Amino acid sequence: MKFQLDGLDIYFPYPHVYPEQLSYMTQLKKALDAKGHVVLEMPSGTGKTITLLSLLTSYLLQTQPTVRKIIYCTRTVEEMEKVMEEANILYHCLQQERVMDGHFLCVGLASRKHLCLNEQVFSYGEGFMVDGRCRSLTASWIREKAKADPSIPQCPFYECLEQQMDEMMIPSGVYSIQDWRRWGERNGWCPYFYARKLLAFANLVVYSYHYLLDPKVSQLVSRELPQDAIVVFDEAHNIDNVCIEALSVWVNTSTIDDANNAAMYLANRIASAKGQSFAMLQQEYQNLTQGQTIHHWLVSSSFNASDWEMSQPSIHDVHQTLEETVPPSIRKAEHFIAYLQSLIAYLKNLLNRPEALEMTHTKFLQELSQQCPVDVKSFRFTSDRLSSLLRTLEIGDWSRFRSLDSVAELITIASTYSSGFAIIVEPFEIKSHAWSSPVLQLACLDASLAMMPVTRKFRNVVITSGTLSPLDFYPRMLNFRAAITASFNMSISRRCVLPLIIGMGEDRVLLTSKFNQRGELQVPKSYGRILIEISKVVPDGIVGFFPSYEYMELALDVWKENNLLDELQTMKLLFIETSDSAESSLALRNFRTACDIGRGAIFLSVARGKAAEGIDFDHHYGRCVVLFGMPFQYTESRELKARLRYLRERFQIMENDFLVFDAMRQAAQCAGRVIRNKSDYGIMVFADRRYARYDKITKLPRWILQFLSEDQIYIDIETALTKIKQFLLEMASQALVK
Ligand SMILES: Nc1ncnc2c1ncn2[C@@H]1O[C@H](COP(=O)(O)OP(=O)(O)OP(=O)(O)O)[C@@H](O)[C@H]1O
Ligand code: SF4
Repeated sequence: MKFQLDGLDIYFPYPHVYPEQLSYMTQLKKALDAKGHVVLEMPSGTGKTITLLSLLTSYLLQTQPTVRKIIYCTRTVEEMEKVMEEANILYHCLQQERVMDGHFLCVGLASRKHLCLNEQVFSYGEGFMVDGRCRSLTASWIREKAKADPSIPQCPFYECLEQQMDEMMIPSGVYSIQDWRRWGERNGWCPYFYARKLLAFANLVVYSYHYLLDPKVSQLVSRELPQDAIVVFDEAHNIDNVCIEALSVWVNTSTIDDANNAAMYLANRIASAKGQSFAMLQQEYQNLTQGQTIHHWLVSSSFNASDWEMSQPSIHDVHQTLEETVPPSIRKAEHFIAYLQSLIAYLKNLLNRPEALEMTHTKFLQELSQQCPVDVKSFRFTSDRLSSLLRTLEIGDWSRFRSLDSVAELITIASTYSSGFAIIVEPFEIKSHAWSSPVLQLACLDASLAMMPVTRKFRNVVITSGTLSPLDFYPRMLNFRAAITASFNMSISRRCVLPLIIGMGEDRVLLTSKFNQRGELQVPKSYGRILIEISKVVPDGIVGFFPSYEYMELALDVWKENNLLDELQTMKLLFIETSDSAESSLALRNFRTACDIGRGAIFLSVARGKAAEGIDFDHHYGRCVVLFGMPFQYTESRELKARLRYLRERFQIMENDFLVFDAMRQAAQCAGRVIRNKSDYGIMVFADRRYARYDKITKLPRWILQFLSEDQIYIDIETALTKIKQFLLEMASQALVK
């Protein structure tokens, strides 16, 4: 269908548009007109994806006929495929309406792990192995040598693509991962490199957050995107954590050992280099001495898309680094290796300390400079200098240098930024105080560092999710100005959500998962009784979320000791998410089967886990969600403490405000799992008295608050059960009327 919104024709593929979709489009259009960024919270399952695609496409078709580029970032491949399905529906609508004057291309891009067609390479499974094997077949010098020596293996899909690339025409349409694989199989081309190539011509690009936020990947894939492209981050409630992860580096003792072996291997290769290799090393040294930049050197000869990855810089403002000449102390390959070895020895010393350590990254660099035989300026060049050396030695498969690369990346990032980082060494796993492998972390504390290149480059960045409250937090943490922030109610023809805050359990036990009160086993016991009572009245699927695996284990032990587990299983089958993803996927499949056959089941999981983030418990799979406690982060963690300190000093965000914000966004995310579309309905039980407090409750999204009346707050289990029964009766009678 087609309708007018503020003077713009909107092409929408469904016969009706929901009121919240209209409100969303109105605000989004205002932000586009204002050429500003926007933060929008939309109730779960009310069609956010199609609303975004429809408004943005209609807008670009009419206002920017020459640019027309939307970059839609999702967190997972599954989410990406869902977006592609909606894009396909929209594409057919646009075709029917005959609004496209020419080509319209939607490209979904994922890593080689998903797109590679070469069975031998694909069979390596792990992403970095697949990447490494692919590069060893496609690097320019390997292909060059293969011309003279046919025994050198190449990838037929890459070769075919290279030969036919210029004649290729791809029809308009939407190309998901599966479409690319089919397309590649039919034509004998590599879908990965083909999809990457087509990014430049695509009107709609759908890929993972990392392609924009991780500086290593964004330099490689997204650097040519035009500034007037519109960028969307969907499901962005954890975007700050993605940013932080992108610039953090972890090394443990096995990383150090691997890095050391790799450095020794390189030292031997350099020492024994003869003939062509020796000449290449000499050439590299001369080029660097004569003032040639690394960038220039790397791209100097017959460079291809595969080689780019080997020159990938590790930081976003690397352009500056690349344009500078390499400091003399690391120009010679053997000097550079000696420097790497002293760097590894220094990190090893830090890891071997018996006690924990936290220091600013500037202090770390100062100490390091006293141990390493190079000038401080060299630190920033470490990653690029390593890339150059591996390229010079014609090493195609980088997978065996992964640990060395991590060490180089750590030092490069630490020396690039003046603030926003800490060095943290944990000699053991701090929650349990159990001895395990020590870990050294370069912890990024400032999410805005990874986000800034995006918000500065692109005029319109859309941050959106079902759970973003309080909305002003995101612009503050990510350091950008939002032209519009808005949250929308759910339009209702019926009450489809029943939120309940239970403050007291059996025997009027005050419910709380507070860390320092976890010794009081009455609370987990009460949680068990609550689940049993709810299971008696709620049909089909129930999903329970704990703040952590440790707390879930504690509760299960208490339930077992008190025979609550047996009682529970007389009503429903019980499935549990663990940290093992294969085991959890099986549990989830069995849970769904139990719901399908009408037996009903319970799935127990943790906030921030896979089920909380990416699994839909729609319709009979999730009639009720129970939050056992509040999902606060583990506040004794050094990393969290350092981040809290930084947020206070840099952004004036108080510790408690951040912790509450974070716990409430996770809680809302868990609760939202049971409402996945407009025909769905579900009960949300917040079982912790702290949810009733003003500072917590007000941080729930509007679309949950709109269903939360006074008499649903701080109630006991009996009152809750009465309300649940009433609600289920209402839902059943409405279904009968229909
Ligand atoms: N106006 C509409 N009429 C009919 N169906 C719609 C309409 N809008 C969206 N839908 C459908 O509703 C379903 C839910 O949409 P979608 O997954 O985009 O929701 P969402 O808001 O992104 O949810 P979440 O943010 O929780 O993932 C999809 O199957 C979509 O095709
Ligand atoms: S070129 Fe493509 S098909 Fe060949 S190994 Fe690499 S990713 Fe796989």
